[in-house]
Amino acid sequence: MTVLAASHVKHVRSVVQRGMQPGSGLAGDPIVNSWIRCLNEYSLDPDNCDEPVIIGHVELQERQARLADVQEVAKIEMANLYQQLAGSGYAIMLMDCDGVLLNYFGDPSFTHAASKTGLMQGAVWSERLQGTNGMGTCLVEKKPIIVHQNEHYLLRNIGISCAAAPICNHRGDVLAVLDASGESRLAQQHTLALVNMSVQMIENRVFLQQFHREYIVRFHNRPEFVGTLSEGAIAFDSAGTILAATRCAQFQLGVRSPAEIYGRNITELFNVSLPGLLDSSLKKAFHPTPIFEVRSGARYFAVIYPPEPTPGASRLLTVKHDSGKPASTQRSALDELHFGDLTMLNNVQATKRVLERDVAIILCGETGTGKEMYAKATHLSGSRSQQPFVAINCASIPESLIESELFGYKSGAFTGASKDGQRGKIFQANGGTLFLDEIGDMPMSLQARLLRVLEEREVTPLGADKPVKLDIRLISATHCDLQEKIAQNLFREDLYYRLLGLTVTLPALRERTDRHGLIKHLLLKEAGDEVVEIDDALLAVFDHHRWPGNIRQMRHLLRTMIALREGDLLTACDLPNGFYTGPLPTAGCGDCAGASEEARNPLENAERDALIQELEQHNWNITTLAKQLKMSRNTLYRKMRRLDVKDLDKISL
Ligand SMILES: Nc1ncnc2c1ncn2[C@@H]1O[C@H](COP(=O)(O)OP(=O)(O)OP(=O)(O)O)[C@@H](O)[C@H]1O
Repeated sequence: MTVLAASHVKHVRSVVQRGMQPGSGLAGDPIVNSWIRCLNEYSLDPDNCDEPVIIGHVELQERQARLADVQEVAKIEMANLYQQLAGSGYAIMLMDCDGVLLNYFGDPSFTHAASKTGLMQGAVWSERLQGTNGMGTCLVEKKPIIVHQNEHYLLRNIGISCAAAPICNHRGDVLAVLDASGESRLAQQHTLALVNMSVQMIENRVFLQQFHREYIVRFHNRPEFVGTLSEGAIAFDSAGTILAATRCAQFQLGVRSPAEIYGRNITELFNVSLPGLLDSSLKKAFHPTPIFEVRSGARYFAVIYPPEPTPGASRLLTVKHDSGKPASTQRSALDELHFGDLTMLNNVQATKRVLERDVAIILCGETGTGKEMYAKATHLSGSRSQQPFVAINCASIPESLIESELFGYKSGAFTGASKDGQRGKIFQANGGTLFLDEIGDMPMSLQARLLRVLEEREVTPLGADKPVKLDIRLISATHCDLQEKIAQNLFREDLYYRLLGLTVTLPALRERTDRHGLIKHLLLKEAGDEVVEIDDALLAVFDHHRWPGNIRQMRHLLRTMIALREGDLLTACDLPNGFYTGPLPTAGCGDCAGASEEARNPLENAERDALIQELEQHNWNITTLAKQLKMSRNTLYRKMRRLDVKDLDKISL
């Protein structure tokens, strides 16, 4: 036994002995309790060197399938967490409630060490087999924990530091554990804080997905926090009975155990009934409305979302509109825009509620997230679908022409004007929908005119003397922050409030949890009559891409891949050159390996030679070279991967 081994074993034994003595002050310490279990219950030797047990591929797949709901959401959060910790040598892992490691996202600098320790997919990291460790001990303790270096029970694990937190369902049962492990020499409290946030995100999303066929009330004591990570969510059946509540909901309501509220009626908890809250949510176009807790009188702000329609069911909601007609729940053009993403689902549900009302809609989102498509789908889903849909891009028309484009002119209104005159776009949209894209770029002078048109509901074409009555649904879109523009005096506040009815924020492609469904849908559309499929490994590669151009970029990429493909199953090999030059690291993805020498072009070969030369000059020290090249370590790793530079033995941090 080495000196280190002997001293670790001695230390463990003496702490266990002291910990078991009453009044030692060690009782209650989760690490000491775990060491006591390891020695006395599991009869583990601290210097046991057995490799972790690795389960077979079939069993792994079965376990992954059993936890599919959690996994689907967790994978996205793991990628987010990985990005936040990228470059600090961490691996992010998900284990099931038996301690089996289901998913692994590894920082390249840690993966090498991790595989030596046995941190890999399929490995069993239960406390019984692996002694005190982040994932295994978290499962036993059922609460977040840091197990830092020599707090590990087994000598073979003392090189790693783990931060782990349990993922629970609404009853408090542990479903899985999320863990971030690395070789950090410091116990990272902030890593545990990030892991906890990811867990909260996963729990909330799993909850919303699980209860999407019920009424969901989302609330917080500050209105701007509804829809954020810290909101509470409660699921109700149609009679208003509480079925389930998230951890945050229980925390905000000061509930110690879910049993305290499950089975009770909404009226016993809040001063509202289900139809009452539904009505005020509808009236306020799904902006939070105040409600009060019956017991304490505490004020919260809440929004209620009705059940998602069951596929195939022609009519599910019985909510009445003011008009007295039941809300249509038939599949509409809006429903075609999402494939299960909750943000999109909420967007669509909210939009459907205002379809037949005079509520303006503002669409926000990055370029290519589908704002125009959403506007068209909104138009097609309502009773104006047979009327014109007129789109105008306020950023692409020269300022001098916007006025005539929008408002039109009479014959001979100005020099060069057509002698027949022109009906402006606003007038062309009469009876239908006017879509004002990039509204933030509309010149100030025209904003005043537009405001007047919207207020007065009539338009006077340039040079005409009589105004024309208007009936339009207005949808505007912007990728910029209109509030900021108002602060800079570039956008009129009064116009903003006139445009502001329902704000729909379209998620970026990288944030969408229904990416796979959307990609397959785009593939179907792009492939036309041909049958082209996509393999799972390629979908996984796409999951780790940043998609700065969003759906537009994805659509174009698929179009190119379909054209260049060798067979009818698209794989990572069909990706065009340069795909990996995007800014997101491709965590733990075996398919992302750099191109072979034959596949590289001369420019890439030259870049590779130059990079190797630089690495040699910096003794393969990634940190110093990244600093020298003024890029992040991740960018450097990505570049190395892309150019197939991988001399792992030489690399130092
Ligand atoms: N749900 C969807 N299904 C299929 N294709 C979509 C979907 N959403 C968007 N697209 C496609 O993505 C591309 C970009 O969409 P769109 O022009 O609506 O985005 P945008 O947000 O208005 O972009 P920009 O801000 O650059 O004007 C279009 O080719 C559109 O057909």
